[in-house]
Formats: sequence, structure tokens, C-alpha cells
Amino acid sequence: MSTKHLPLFLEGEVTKGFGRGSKDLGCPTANYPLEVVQSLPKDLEPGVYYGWAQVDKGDIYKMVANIGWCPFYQNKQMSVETHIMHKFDKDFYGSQLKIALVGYLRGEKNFNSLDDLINAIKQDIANAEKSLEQPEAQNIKNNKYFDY
Ligand SMILES: Cc1cc2nc3c(=O)[nH]c(=O)nc-3n(C[C@H](O)[C@H](O)[C@H](O)COP(=O)(O)O)c2cc1C
Ligand SMILES: Nc1ncnc2c1ncn2[C@@H]1O[C@H](COP(=O)(O)OP(=O)(O)O)[C@@H](O)[C@H]1O
Ligand SMILES: [Mg+2]
Repeated sequence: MSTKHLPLFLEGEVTKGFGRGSKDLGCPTANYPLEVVQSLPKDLEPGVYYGWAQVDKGDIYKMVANIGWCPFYQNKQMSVETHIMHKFDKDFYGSQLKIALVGYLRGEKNFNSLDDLINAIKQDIANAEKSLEQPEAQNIKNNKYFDY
């Protein structure tokens, strides 16, 4: 079941990926190191999730996260990447990123074109924005996990 393990709280350092998020997709994703990927429940459903994100001790923002192998790019290694719905002034590689996976949107897909992938991501962001307004999602934003 795709909602098994949710909400799931993850933490780790923001590391370098392939640099495609900003360049190809106009959608930067903060990537986790391999240790975080390896710590996931083995039967966690790959796919696109929505939830909350906090960089270092900052504010808590809405996010969408992709967990899997990116079939469009055919990555060899599974990755966990988070796009935060907030405009940051600069990159934050090396920062601590805490996330809460709250809900599941869809499975990862391959696409015929980059434009199709970009449009799917835009739709994911719109769906996440809406779902995160629900009271059950708001409760998770207030979880003590995000307190410092
Ligand atoms: C909301 C969201 C949905 C995504 N959905 C897919 C998908 O269905 N298929 C896919 O191949 N990649 C998907 N991706 C992953 C992108 O391919 C990935 O973010 C891109 O390769 C950037 O990787 P990088 O951080 O290593 O540069 C998605 C990313 C986001 C943020
Ligand atoms: N709103 C945002 N969400 C996620 N990352 C962001 C955001 N704004 C800036 N960034 C920065 O962009 C980087 C990700 O860009 P991306 O093109 O996906 O490169 P990489 O392949 O190295 O992950 C993040 O590590 C972070 O430092
Ligand atoms: Mg990235």
C-alpha cells in the first residue's frame, strides 16, 4: 500500500545530484546522500510524495519529493529529492534538511518528452499545494520533529 509508513520523517545533508533539476526542469531538487536512501523502509513505494520541509533551523515549507530511479533519466541509483515550494536567495548544499512525507501522489513514470515531465511536475506541485491545506496535513507541520 502506498500510504504505508506515512507520515515518514527523514533528515540528512543536502548533497550534489546530476544538476538536472534546475537546468533541465526549472525545478531544483535538494538531494539526500546515499545513507538516507539506504535507511528507507525496504517496502516504501517509489514515487512522488508531498509533505513539509525545513532547511537547517528555518521555516517549514510545503514540498514535493521524488523517490526512485527517475525512469526518464534511467538513474542507476535510487534517489530521494525534495523540491521546496519557496524561493530561496541562494543554494543550500551542505545544509541539514528535515522532511516529513505526508501523502502519496503517484508512481514514477517515463515520459515522451522533457516538456511532458515538466508538466507532470507542475501538476504534482498544484496537487500538493491543495492536499497540504487539509487539517491532517497541517497537524504534521506542527509535529515536534521540526522543533529546535
Ligand atoms: C515532483 C516531482 C516529480 C517527478 N516525477 C518524475 C517522474 O515521474 N519520472 C522521472 O523520471 N523523474 C521524475 N522526477 C525526477 C526528475 O527527473 C529529477 O528531479 C531530475 O532528474 C533532477 O535530478 P537531479 O537532482 O539529480 O539533478 C520528479 C521530480 C519531482 C520534483
Ligand atoms: N526551492 C528549492 N528547492 C530545492 N532546492 C533548492 C531550492 N532553491 C534552491 N535550491 C538549491 O538547488 C539545489 C538543487 O538543484 P538541482 O538542479 O536539483 O541540483 P542537484 O542535481 O545538485 O540536486 C539544492 O541542493 C539547493 O541547494
Ligand atoms: Mg536535485
